[in-house]
Amino acid sequence: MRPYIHDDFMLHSDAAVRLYHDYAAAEPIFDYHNHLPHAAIADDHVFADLAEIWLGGDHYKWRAMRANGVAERFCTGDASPFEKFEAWAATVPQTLRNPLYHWTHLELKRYFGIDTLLGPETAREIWDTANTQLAGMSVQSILRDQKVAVAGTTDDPADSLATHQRIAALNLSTKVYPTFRPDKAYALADPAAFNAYCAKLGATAGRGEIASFDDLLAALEQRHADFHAVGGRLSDHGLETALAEPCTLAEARAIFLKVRDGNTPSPEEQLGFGSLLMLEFGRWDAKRGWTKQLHLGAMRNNSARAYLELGPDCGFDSIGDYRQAPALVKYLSSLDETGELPKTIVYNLNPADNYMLATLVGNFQDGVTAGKMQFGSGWWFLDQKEAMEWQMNALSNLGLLSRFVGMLTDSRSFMSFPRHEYFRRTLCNLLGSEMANGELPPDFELVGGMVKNICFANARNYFGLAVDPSYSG
Ligand SMILES: O=C[C@H](O)[C@@H](O)[C@@H](O)[C@H](O)C(=O)O
Repeated sequence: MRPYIHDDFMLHSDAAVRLYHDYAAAEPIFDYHNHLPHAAIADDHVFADLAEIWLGGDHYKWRAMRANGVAERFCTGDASPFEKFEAWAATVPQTLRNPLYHWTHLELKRYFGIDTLLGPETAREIWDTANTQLAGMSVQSILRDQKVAVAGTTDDPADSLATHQRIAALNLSTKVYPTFRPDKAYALADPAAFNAYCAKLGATAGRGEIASFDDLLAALEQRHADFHAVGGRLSDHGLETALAEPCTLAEARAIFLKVRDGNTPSPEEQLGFGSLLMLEFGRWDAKRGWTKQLHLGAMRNNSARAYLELGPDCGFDSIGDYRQAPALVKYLSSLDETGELPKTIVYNLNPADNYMLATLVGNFQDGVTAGKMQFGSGWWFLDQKEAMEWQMNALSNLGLLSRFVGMLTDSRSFMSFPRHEYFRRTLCNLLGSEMANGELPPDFELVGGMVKNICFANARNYFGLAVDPSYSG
């Protein structure tokens, strides 16, 4: 019997099969945005078992388990690794039609050659088979075997870059770069946390105390330059909406001092402070030829109880229904006006905003850099077949799919790289069906060439991140 994950999985036409196998499958992976723990790369960590590599940090799985009635102890709690795995295995058959079902079996197949469907009866057998193989795998061997040319981690400017320097010195074929994500530099709602953050940033930047807004700016810009020096070329911001409230330097200075004294600024002041910083960040990105990523629209930490018990990023976030267009236009236009708009990728969490965003970014293309403004690939809850098709359809109809820099995992797990395969199959299936019905020409060099570019070359050319010659394509 044909295994569930077979060569032509998700490819529903001969054209799709040919596109995938001849143009997509062999392309290396350019994972320009993820949340991988970089210390595990530097240390070439070997995972103790399938629970550690697969369940730790994976809030998608925890969410599904909770929805299946599994107690917290087996998600984020103190149950043993095998108990957690068993709870996950019992959940998997209940995830039919959720992307987790596809990812799970793709991952088992690609990492361990396992064709058996995961469920309560097969849990033990799969656990044993995978664990035996995991003992002989290390993080660096995984990156090599999965043909990961680039991994872009997510880093706070207050964090040290020592691990990244260690990784660079290893000269791996996978190049690992930090991404500048300064969300905490404008999180003023909790003055104590902000002041602690300033102390940490001042120490990391080697500038001593941050006693003024000007000190804060100087320390952040220095970290931006430090990130550049280790090869970083991307920034990232997780925001409900873009920040674009007017705020003068004098106002920002006064707001800083207010927080410094332990007082919480008004919501307007917080917005203004963040807006001013965002303009600065945009200018630095433009000046150094970086790409700015804006992840817009997540409504986070919605269960007060769970937030108190577990903290952020544990699976209690959802799609927000914020109004995105006005502030985003204002922000991009302010930078554009002075010629300081960097290459930008806007990721959207609410699919209702797809058409709005795909047209909005089009206003800022500059006629110089092809694909400068990107409508980013399906993010988080939209990182699944249906929503990836929505995103690619909106982009095709309102912009240039051919210039799309493609997929990223956004993951915290070293087992997530097959999500690129999942995306590629979805892309080839979409295009293949239109070749089959005659809406796209039967020209494999033309359509396949675009597929190849979206899988790798577009990202390689766009970001300006150095790639090992073995992956230069
Ligand atoms: O895919 C989902 C993610 O890993 C999600 O947890 C992140 O996108 C994260 O919240 C972030 O803010 O960058």
